[in-house]
Amino acid sequence: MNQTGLPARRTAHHLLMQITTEGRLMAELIAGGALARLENDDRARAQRLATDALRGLDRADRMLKPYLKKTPPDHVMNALRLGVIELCNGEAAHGVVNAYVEIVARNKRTQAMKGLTNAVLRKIAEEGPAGWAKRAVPLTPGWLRQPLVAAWGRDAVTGMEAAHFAGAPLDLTAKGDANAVAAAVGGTVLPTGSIRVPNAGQVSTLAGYASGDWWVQDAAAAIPVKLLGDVKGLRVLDLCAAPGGKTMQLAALGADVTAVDISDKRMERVSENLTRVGLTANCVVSDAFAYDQGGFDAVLLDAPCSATGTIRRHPDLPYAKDGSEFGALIDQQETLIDHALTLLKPGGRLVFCTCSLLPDEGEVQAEEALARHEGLSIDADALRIDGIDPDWITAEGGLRLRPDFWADRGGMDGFYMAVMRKPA
Ligand SMILES: C[S@@+](CC[C@H](N)C(=O)[O-])C[C@H]1O[C@@H](n2cnc3c(N)ncnc32)[C@H](O)[C@@H]1O
Repeated sequence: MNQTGLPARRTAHHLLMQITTEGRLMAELIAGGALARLENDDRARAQRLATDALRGLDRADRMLKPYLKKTPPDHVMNALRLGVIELCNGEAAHGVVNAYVEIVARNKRTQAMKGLTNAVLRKIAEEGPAGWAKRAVPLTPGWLRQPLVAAWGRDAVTGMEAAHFAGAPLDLTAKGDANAVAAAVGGTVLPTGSIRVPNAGQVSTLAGYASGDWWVQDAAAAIPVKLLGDVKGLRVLDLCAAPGGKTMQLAALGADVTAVDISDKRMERVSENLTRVGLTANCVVSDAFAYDQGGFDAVLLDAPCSATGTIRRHPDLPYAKDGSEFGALIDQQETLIDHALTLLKPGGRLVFCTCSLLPDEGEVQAEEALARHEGLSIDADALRIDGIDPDWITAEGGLRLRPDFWADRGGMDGFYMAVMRKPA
């Protein structure tokens, strides 16, 4: 690791700039090589710094406000945010202040603000972790907070924000015996059968990774497949499959699985994941709309969506996005449901799900599908599985999961799912 910490800090600053001003997602920046020039330890440090800054961004801004007469340019503001995060994590003030003053000074357009950066960060250093701790939980940006409050109410959104700020523990799905995996990795088995591992560290060093005894999958994301019950020997189509968490679940349960995804790169991940855990599926790279081999007993449609249910793990999302792309996703979900139904045999079941907190991508899609398709029904009995709280069941017979649920256990991703049955 570089002793000055500057390479990691500059990279964290670059990530923040790209996310907050260019609307880029952290995963896409990292896939594009944003961390590539750093040593291993610095990579982890840069990513952790940027992630912490995004999780705490609203709180950092509130801490900075009294010391700023007006909001400085983004380059300076993001340096200050990172400085706040580090100082309030208890890092030594001297190194932190010097590093962010240097980042501001290196940019011609902001170099005149290095004195301001120095002065403000020294004030923040005086407040330190105690000043941080007395501020309220960071609020979600308004463009997303407003529809969430309209859908779930202010108290629920406050609970979601606490979950987003806390981040997500590591959840695993066992290929076989969940209790054995929990014992091996030092985790606990959740009421729905997933394994939760506190303070997990590096995933590939956990017991059973190399032998493929489990895969990483949030507890909420593991539920849609469980709603299909016993799938042994059934022909099941996983229509938007990559990276393959649900494909692996289905294959582990003995289904004859066809996994379809539009992205060849992402489908490679499905194949790699299947190989690691010693399972098989028929992997097809195709646009779901072009896939027309029907007659399936069940189709799982984990449709592309806003991914607003995954903010605990992707705190960049509310800052990279502004909701303007969501209308197209909602339209696509509707047409994907219609197409998925054509691929089912009579009486077959469609599990529709999205990792979204927005009813337009969940409850409303299910209600509208029922209105569009005569004879289509929702099988609410399918929700009677271990660990499902009856309060999570929605009026139309779907399941609404939220990050503020299981607060005492460490939360869960936001998800919607419903089992629809095609008429026989
Ligand atoms: C929410 S992710 C699926 C996650 C996956 N089911 C799992 O559990 O690991 C949505 C996937 O849909 C794929 N996708 C997007 N548009 C598609 C389309 N028109 N046809 C097929 N796949 C599509 C994306 O490449 C992405 O991998």
